[in-house]
Amino acid sequence: MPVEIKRRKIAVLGARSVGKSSLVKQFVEKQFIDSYYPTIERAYVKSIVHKGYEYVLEIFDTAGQDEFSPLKAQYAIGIHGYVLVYSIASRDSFEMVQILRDKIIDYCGVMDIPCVIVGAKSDLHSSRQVQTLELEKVAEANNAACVETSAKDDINVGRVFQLCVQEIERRLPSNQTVPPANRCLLQ
Ligand SMILES: Nc1nc2c(ncn2[C@@H]2O[C@H](COP(=O)(O)OP(=O)(O)OP(=O)(O)O)[C@@H](O)[C@H]2O)c(=O)[nH]1
Repeated sequence: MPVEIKRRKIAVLGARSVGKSSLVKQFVEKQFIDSYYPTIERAYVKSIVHKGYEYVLEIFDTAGQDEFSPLKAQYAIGIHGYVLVYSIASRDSFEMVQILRDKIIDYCGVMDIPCVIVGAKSDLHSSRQVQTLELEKVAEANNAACVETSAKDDINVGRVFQLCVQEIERRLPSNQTVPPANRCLLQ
């Protein structure tokens, strides 16, 4: 019998310059670039093994959002899981995480989404504005996984995507192998 390939679509969202592209590039291409080039939008593909199964991840790196940015349809429809990124050195970017999650929930007309909240740039110890405990509390309140990462030092980068797959899979009934991608009620 052919082995089923599990394909999962993941959107990476967050405020500007929090380190979304650096996180994805470190994960997919194993490189870190110090300079800042604002992202337009880019998709990456990478396979991982999670609990003995191979997953092909399609990862959408998105342009930085602010509270007034409308959520684009392609970041809500057809997405299985979300990586919501802030920088540990920016409280404003941490507050954007809740705003973004609420926007996704509203847009998709659901109560819950598979989601990992990521405190990026964990190497910036002396500029820290958001404590790890605050991250854990917000994650718990939103039924999400959480982790702090440094794309620069390659810390916990792979873990983000393992956690995202875990969040997607743990919402699946045991007899279902393909998760429903978020569908917008307004279509
Ligand atoms: N110290 C440190 N700097 C980082 C880290 N990750 C990213 N940066 C830097 O932060 C800046 C912004 O990083 P990006 O990855 O482009 O951020 P982004 O969230 O994709 O930005 P937008 O495209 O505007 O949304 C760049 O100068 C990166 O080098 C990190 O883990 N540690």
